[in-house]
Parts: sequence; structure tokens; C-alpha cells
Amino acid sequence: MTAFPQGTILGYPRIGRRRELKKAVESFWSGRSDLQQLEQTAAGLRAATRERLATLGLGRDDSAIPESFSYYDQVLDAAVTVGAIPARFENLREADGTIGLPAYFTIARGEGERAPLEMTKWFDSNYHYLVPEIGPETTFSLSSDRLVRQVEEAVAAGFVTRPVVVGPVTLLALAKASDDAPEGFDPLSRLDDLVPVYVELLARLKAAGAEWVQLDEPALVSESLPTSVEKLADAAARALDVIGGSAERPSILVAAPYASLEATFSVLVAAPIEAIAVDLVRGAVPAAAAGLADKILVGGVIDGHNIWRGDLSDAFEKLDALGQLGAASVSASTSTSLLHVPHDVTDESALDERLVSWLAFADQKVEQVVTLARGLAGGRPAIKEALDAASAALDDRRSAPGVRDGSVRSRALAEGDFSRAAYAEREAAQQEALGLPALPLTTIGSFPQTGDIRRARAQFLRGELSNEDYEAFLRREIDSVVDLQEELGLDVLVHGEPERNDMVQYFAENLDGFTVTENGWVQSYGSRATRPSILWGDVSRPAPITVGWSTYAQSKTAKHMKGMLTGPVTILAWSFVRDDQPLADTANQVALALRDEIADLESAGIAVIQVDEPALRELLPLKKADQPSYLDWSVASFRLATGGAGTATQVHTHLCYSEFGVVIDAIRALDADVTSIEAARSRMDVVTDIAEVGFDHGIGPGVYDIHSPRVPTVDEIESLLRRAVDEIPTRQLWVNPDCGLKTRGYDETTASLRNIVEATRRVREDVNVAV
Ligand code: MET
Ligand SMILES: [Zn+2]
Repeated sequence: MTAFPQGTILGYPRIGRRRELKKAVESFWSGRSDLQQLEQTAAGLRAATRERLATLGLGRDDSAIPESFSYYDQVLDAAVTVGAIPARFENLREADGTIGLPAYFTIARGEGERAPLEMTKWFDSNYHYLVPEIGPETTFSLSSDRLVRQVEEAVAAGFVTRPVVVGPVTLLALAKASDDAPEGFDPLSRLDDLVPVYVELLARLKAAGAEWVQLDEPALVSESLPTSVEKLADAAARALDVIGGSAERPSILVAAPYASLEATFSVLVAAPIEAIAVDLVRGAVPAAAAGLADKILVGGVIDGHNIWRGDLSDAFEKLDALGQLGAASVSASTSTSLLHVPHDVTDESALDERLVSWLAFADQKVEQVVTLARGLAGGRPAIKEALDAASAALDDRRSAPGVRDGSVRSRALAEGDFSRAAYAEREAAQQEALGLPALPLTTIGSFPQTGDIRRARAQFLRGELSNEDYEAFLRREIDSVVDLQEELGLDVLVHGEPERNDMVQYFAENLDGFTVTENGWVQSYGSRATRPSILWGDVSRPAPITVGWSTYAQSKTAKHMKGMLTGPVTILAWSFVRDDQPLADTANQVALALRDEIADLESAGIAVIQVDEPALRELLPLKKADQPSYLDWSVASFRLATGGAGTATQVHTHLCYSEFGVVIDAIRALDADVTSIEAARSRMDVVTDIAEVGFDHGIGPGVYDIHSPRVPTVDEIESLLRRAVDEIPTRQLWVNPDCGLKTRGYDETTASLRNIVEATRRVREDVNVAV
């Protein structure tokens, strides 16, 4: 077996320090540059990454540097490599059967009537992967040599890198059955047909110069997939027997990050592979297993999910504990790929220096791994200075002003803070106070973020537009959004959120305890990246945030204006959150700030207030045992935020998704008066689930799929509404789009809303008779 480096990372950001890949890819998509230019930029980025990682201390020729580049998504990469593409894209193959880059992008983005692959969250992160579609008809064959060429490219530049591929079990476990598959088809049933393609790929990688390959198998740790952990472990054993048993292959590292491996660890130890990477940030040191003596263990002790510098001594101790298991050797690594964190904290010139000393972005994490590797080689004394410096930073963080704020901490919580009056009482009071018609019409909050809005914001941020002029601009924007809703005949209006660039960052910018970055981009999907805020200290609200906008909008109409807030769980989920106290405590601090905002909105005369929680399901832990306590605190934080609202104030929430499954009890427990969800894409199927579980509060199943530029017809909306009315009592039903309108244009938005109003008018004629 080839030696494994003592320090490595499981993957590195792909988008470039200044989002160069985004720009290159989008310019190729729009036809402003050609394939060759795109490939050149990508090769340049890969070269820069290798050089950078070598400069930071990873070995050039010992497989320490991962070859983890992707043009769009690593799951799509694997699917395309093994030829697992849906039938509707088959004709995009080249004459020799391979799938080129233009076809790859078409599969990711769709084209005309050909829908793209679906997108969904990657484990418990905010990264979205493309969902492969696999059926009995899928033919597996090596269909792209892109990874092989990247290994050769590295060799030509004097590097021996370690190619990273999503493994066969995870690829199938994350896939969905193809359109042509029979009812109940399980993609995992194709494992034996898929594995030979991996054998072939590994042989090619070896021939290209790879000494190690990394198979990413995070599915093995998840209890949130449709397939059980036991079944996945069996599948892994079968697949690795074949792959590991092949004659021509590099040494194999199997990485199973994002949670504890538990019993599956011994399955990997028994497999004919050389190394196993375990996540020791989210998971614990596994129990010893027979056969460890000839395995290399890679300890993921540096958090790949978060941006804190963390406790380096503690990380070193975990490696020590891993060493006690009796493996052939132990290496230091990140817990996951670093794709979840920004590039480099030294790119942040505007951040407070003291805060910077507590942070580690990707490059700093690489340095930490390199330090730990030195410690593994030379013992603790060799890295004493670095360990001490990290501990000192932690001490400094603990005692720094703002991290613990007495006035926040002294707010005692009482049982009653988490509950409102009984729903029946609220329903009656709200009916009386609001006087809404049957099937009230509303929207989810945002209206189109036009080029004008983005330009004005950019000018304001650059100082080219005064605060006064910018605010006047936003007021005019609100005027027109209110006028439009009046003209259309909606019942509960919104102000349109023109002042928000992002529903979380906006609140982060207006709350104490948060800071925002300049260049802290993190890939969200494909060419999209977000800049998560950093929640570093105790959270409080120095001044009202939305009250001015909401009351201004209310002053322009006699209809009810809906206040619009982002909920505590979503604020946490889409930020980098402090790791020095339980998430539940942090969530409650955010909740209290929102609670104050709600009180101010109420006293300013806002009678309907929406608190969005689209990320409620996303933070759900991968392990079943951890889920109840998560649901407890997340629900409690929402209830704390909204629990002070008066009986006659109508609290809405919006959740985006409609796969209720495990979270339905939690959604019920939120106790919002009205909940809006996505339903248009699933043709209202969700109303059947809602009726089955018995949900008796207000519910707004979406009738307009805002992810598509298509304008739904009146008839189509009417039939969706009739289905809802058939299955759910009319008094509970609201009419609204699936989600906010910010990504849409005005033409399609106006036309769609007009059709929604007309369809509602038709359905109301009947229900008014029936009520
Ligand atoms: N109020 C927000 C909006 O309309 C909710 C978005 S959910 C991702 O944009
Ligand atoms: Zn939404």
C-alpha cells in the first residue's frame, strides 16, 4: 500500500476566491465566451488551487491535495462519469458515447421542455446537489474522462493529487427512480451494474498517475434517507469487495463525513480498502474493530462546516484517541470538504481584527491540518506554540465584549412566553378584526427584485446615492407594489421587500451580534453562491428593523399590510453560527429580538405578521436520535418569537417545501395561525396529506410555481383550488403563490397574479353559496 499523507483535506472550494468560476460559467452560458475559454479559466483555477494548497503546506506529490474541482456539482459529475443520465438527455451524447461539458450543463439546467435534474440539499448543509434519475433502463458506462484528464493535468504540473469521486452507494442512495421506472423501483437495486464502471474509472485514474482515490460515501452516516443505514452498509460491503478486489487500482480512501459512522465503521474496516476518513467533529471516535491493524484512519478533526478557529488541542487529542484504536497509522483532516466555507479570512479587510483572530476559513483550516500533521509526526511539543495560540484565541473570544451581553442574558424566560391564547379564540378574534373574505388572497412577501432595485442598492452601498435618496427610491417602489396589489384585488398586501438583498443577511445587518463579510462566498448550487453572515456574539436588536417600511406601506392602503420577518431557525441555518453555546440558546436570543420587533409592529397597527421558516426542515439532524431535541428547540424558538402576539394579531409562517414527513408534528406545534407552503409543482398532492394528518389552522397551499417563468392559466389554477377546496375545509384555506416573487419579472408576476385572482373569484362563487 502507498503511504498516506499525514495531513489532508477532503475537498476545497471550487468557485474561486473571487467567484471566477461563476463568472466564467455564466459567460459561457450566455454565449459571451466559448468552451475553450471556459476550460482555460477552469484549468487556471485548478492550477491556482494546487499551488495555493502546496504553499499552505500540503504535499505536492504525496496525494495530500484533493482533486475536487467541479464545474457545477459533484453528484452530477459522478452521474455523468458513469453515464447515468435520464433518457430525455441521451441524444446529447457525442458520437463516441461520451457526455461533453455543454451536455453536462444542459442536464443541470434544462432546456425548453426538457426539465433539468431536480435539486435538493446535500446532507445537513446548505449546498444543493442535482438528483440523479436512475431506472431499469439506465445503462452505466464510462462516459466522461474529465477527472482522468484533471489528474493528468496535475501530473504535468508536477503534482500527484488525489481524485475525489462520489461513491457508488451514495450516488444511488441520493438518486430517484427515473420517469420510466416501475412503481416502487429502488435505484440501489442497480448497484451490481454500476460497480464495474467504478472499477474501470479507478484503473484509468491509476494509469493517469493517481496513487490514491477518495470515494465519498456520506450516505453511510445518514438516517434521513429512504434506505436504512443497514441496507446501505450491506451495499457498501458488496460494492467495495468488487472495487477493492480489482487488480489495477490506486489505493482507496473511503470518506463518510457529516455524522458518526457507528456500526458501519466495522463494515468499512472489513472491506478491501486502505483508508477510512471519519468525521470527528459531528461524530465520535468509533469503537475498535477487528482488522484495523492494516488500515489507515483519517481523523476529520477540523470542522469543514463552520468558520471558527476552534480548539486545536482538542482536535489533536481526538487524533490521539483515534490512534489508540490500533490502526496502521492516523492522519489529520477536515471533517468534510471545505466547500462549505469561504476561501480565506485574510481577504476580509473590513472585519474586526479581534474577530478575525477567532476565525478560520478554508485556507486557515488547511494550515491547521498541516499543523496537526506536524504534531502527529513530531509529537505534541513540536506544535506546542500553535496549540497555545489557538487556546489563547479561544480564551480571548470567551471574554471579549459582545460575546456575552448581560442585558441579553438577563432576560428571563417564562413558560407563558411560548404560548398564545387557544387557537379557537384567536380564530374568532382575527375573523372579527380582519374581516377577510373566504379564500383570502395574499403573496409570500417579496415582489420582483428588478435591475433598478439592485442598481439603486449598489449605488447606495458605493456611496453614490444618499441615504435619503435611497429611502425615497424604496418608498416609490413600495408605492407601486401596493398599487399593483390594490389593482389586482389581493386581500392581505405586502410591501414587497425591496430593501432586502437577502432575507437573512438583511436581519443580520440590523442585529447586534452579527457581522457580514466582503468576500466570504460559499457555493449554494451550480454557479450560485451566498455570503453567510457570521453570528459571533449575543444577539439583540438595537432599533426596530422593519417597522418603518411596514407602517409606510400600511399608510398607503386600507387593506391589511402583512409585516414580514425571517424566523430564528432560518436566520441560524443560513449564517455561520457561534459554536460556543447550544444552538437552542442562540435561537432564543434571535427569537427575543424578533419578539420585540413583532410587538413594535403590532403597536404600529400591523395586524398580520409573517415569520418565514423555510429552513426548519433543513437543519434536521441526520441521526434519528438527535431529531426530537432539535425539533423541540427549533419549534420553541419560533413560539418564543411569536408568543407575545395579541389574540387578534394573525401570525403567518411560510415554509417553502411541502414534504411534511417527519416535521409535520413540528409544523403543527409552531401554532401559526396561517402556514403557506409550496404545492403547485406537486399539483396540490399535498392537500391530501394535510387532510389526512388533520391540520386545523389556516393553510395556504401554493397555486403558482414561482421557480418557472411560466404563467399558470386561470383554468389550471382553478382546478388546483377546487382540489384544495374538496379536501380541506374552506375556512382554513388561503390562496397564494408557492414562494416569494423576487426572482421573477413583473410581466409574468402580474399576469400570474391576475389569473390567481380570477380563478379565486370563480371558486368563491361556489363556496360562498356552500358556506
Ligand atoms: N418572504 C420571503 C419572500 O417572499 C420568503 C422566501 S422563502 C425562501 O421572498
Ligand atoms: Zn419560500
